[in-house]
Amino acid sequence: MDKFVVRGGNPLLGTIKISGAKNSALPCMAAAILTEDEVILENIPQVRDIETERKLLASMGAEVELGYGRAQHRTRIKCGILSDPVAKYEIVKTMRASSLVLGPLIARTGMARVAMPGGCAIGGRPIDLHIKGLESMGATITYDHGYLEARADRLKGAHIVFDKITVTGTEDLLMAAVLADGETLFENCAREPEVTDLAAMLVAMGAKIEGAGTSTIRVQGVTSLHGARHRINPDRIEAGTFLIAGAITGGDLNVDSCEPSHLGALIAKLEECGVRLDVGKDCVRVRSGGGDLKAANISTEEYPGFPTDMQAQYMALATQTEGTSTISENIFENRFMHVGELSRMGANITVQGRTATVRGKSPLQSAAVMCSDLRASASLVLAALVADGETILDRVYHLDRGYERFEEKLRGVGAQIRRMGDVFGKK
Ligand SMILES: CC(=O)N[C@H]1[C@@H](OP(=O)(O)OP(=O)(O)OC[C@H]2O[C@@H](n3ccc(=O)[nH]c3=O)[C@H](O)[C@@H]2O)O[C@H](CO)[C@@H](O)[C@@H]1O
Ligand SMILES: C=C(OP(=O)(O)O)C(=O)O
Repeated sequence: MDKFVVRGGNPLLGTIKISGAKNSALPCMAAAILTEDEVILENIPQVRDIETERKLLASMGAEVELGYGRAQHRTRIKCGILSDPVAKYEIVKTMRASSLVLGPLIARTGMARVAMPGGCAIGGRPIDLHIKGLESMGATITYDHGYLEARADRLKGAHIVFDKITVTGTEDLLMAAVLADGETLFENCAREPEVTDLAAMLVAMGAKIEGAGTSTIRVQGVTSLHGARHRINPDRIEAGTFLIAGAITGGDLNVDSCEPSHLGALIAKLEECGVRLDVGKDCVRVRSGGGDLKAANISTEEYPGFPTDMQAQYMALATQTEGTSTISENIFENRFMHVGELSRMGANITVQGRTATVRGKSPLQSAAVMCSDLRASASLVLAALVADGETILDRVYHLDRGYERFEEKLRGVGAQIRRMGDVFGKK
């Protein structure tokens, strides 16, 4: 099991290039199921979840070539014959986003057998809204030994009002609706840029979709889709993580090849803290404001609100601002796993219910810490960048799920961070 060794104290200086968004790439790869033609995706990040998605599609009979045509970030997918439309537990258990194959599989093959995802470190992750939506579109759902089986000769258009805003739920049902018979009207949809990215790809494949990026989406079903070439959006969470890395270390960092318009809530909050930001067309430069940063409260919300996927990283910054910040987590029930580890490094944080109170500014000390999930891992690296001494982070496989060459990118701008195999020799 790999670890990171991080020595704190260096301001980050230079330019970091942002990769494609994992959370756009995953639904877009699943969308390839909807056609027997070839789909080419550009800007696919080289992260563990993408390899898992490759395995998932390949296990169903698809051809998936990552790094197609010697372009590292290009992927070719051809779902000619899907001989085995089953998402097996061994694969689903390692990646929650596996449930994204449910909608496209039923739409394309009339049946899907998908292992039920379990709970995970950040709290329960039910898929009841995916199921309810598919049932309204005429699918019959049964359960069999931990698997969900869905069948429908052809899905029918429906009027679906999401009880709660769900990102992958919106994406999954959108993929089901594009091949359904007639019109589907979705209300209370997720407005995340990843939904818009998926919709753009589906439209390039011949789907008829209006309203993606708003809370109401209207789809006119078509009988078939064709192949397409699509470029994945830059990863707004990776960009946000590096903006905080620049701010927390008091550096001068240019976060390049990103989409600043997707970072509105974070940019506003960093400016409230006193971080200096120069926002360009596809880059954001972050500089220390000269003087202490000040505390600002956040409350996670659906897009365009402050993203839950940036909450842990923001908490690392809050330990280094003057004053008290409150951080409320409203999306997931248990997304404060990083608090214990940040506290072990000297942070002053108390949690009551869904709100953490962070009292800054605390000098952080190096320690041996454990990563519990993807963004918690990033938060601990950020804290380690300003800690006194050498921090050892265990279980960085969580981070590898969603950040491409994280330590290399940080090293390129002056961080002292290296990856180490298991100290007992097991990789
Ligand atoms: C692969 C991917 O894109 N993952 C992102 C996606 O996860 P994901 O799509 O799983 O998150 P959702 O938007 O679905 O979850 C939002 C809330 O709705 C609840 N819910 C969801 C579905 C459902 O059927 N029933 C239900 O109750 C969840 O428990 C949670 O409390 O959006 C999250 C919220 O922005 C991000 O943190 C994840 O990084
Ligand atoms: C929680 C995340 O991903 P997933 O939904 O795949 O667990 C994330 O990207 O922060």
